[in-house]
Amino acid sequence: MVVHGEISFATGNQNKLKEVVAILAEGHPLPFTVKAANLDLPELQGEAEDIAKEKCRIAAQQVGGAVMVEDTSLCYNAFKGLPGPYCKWFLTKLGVDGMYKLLAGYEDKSGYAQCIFAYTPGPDVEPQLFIGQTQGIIVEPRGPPAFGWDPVFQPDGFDQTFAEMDKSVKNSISHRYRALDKLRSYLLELPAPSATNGTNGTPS
Ligand SMILES: O=c1[nH]c(=O)c2ncn([C@@H]3O[C@H](COP(=O)(O)OP(=O)(O)OP(=O)(O)O)[C@@H](O)[C@H]3O)c2[nH]1
Ligand SMILES: [Mg+2]
Repeated sequence: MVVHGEISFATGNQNKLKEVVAILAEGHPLPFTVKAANLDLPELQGEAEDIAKEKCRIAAQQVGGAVMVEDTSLCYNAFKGLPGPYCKWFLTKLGVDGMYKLLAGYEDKSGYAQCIFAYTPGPDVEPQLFIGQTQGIIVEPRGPPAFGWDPVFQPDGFDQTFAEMDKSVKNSISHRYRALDKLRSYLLELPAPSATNGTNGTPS
């Protein structure tokens, strides 16, 4: 595999970083070395795609180079996709139990977890988006409360929540895995850097 250089993964969320590192280590490497950039990125409002793009532009300006960011949504079908990108505030204010109780008056408990990776090779280049979704249902919290709303999300085809299942299982079916896999395919198709173009790529 041709290594093109370095991408900073800008996030303030250590659990996201751990999962991305684990997914890349489990046989899904990127043709870049990935460096963590612990940035406190703004919580923007709007559609999830626009949020991810703008977050990426801001991060690229701060880092001054190639950057990837991601924005995660938890979407309830009964609420036409909300809380969506605002799940962080819902979770902070209501707790994981409240994330389930929100749906008390609704028969439809279905929803999906969505992750949008945005990548740009540098500031002033329009970010590219890579979207991954995992369908499931919202259940009463089960499993350790180690990461966000994992205890209330049970992916379709499984009888365990994200929080109960082995990390390696979550990382093989998750919204994050699916989005990262698309970003990976995109990066693998980039033209190989030449030996003299000033990048630290290795010629093939
Ligand atoms: O149970 C979970 N399983 C996951 O797989 C997952 N991924 C993200 N989250 C949570 O959903 C909100 C997204 O907000 P978010 O995308 O803005 O993240 P963030 O602000 O924590 O980090 P970042 O924006 O610096 O990258 C935050 O509360 C995250 O903790 C998850 N919870
Ligand atoms: Mg955020």
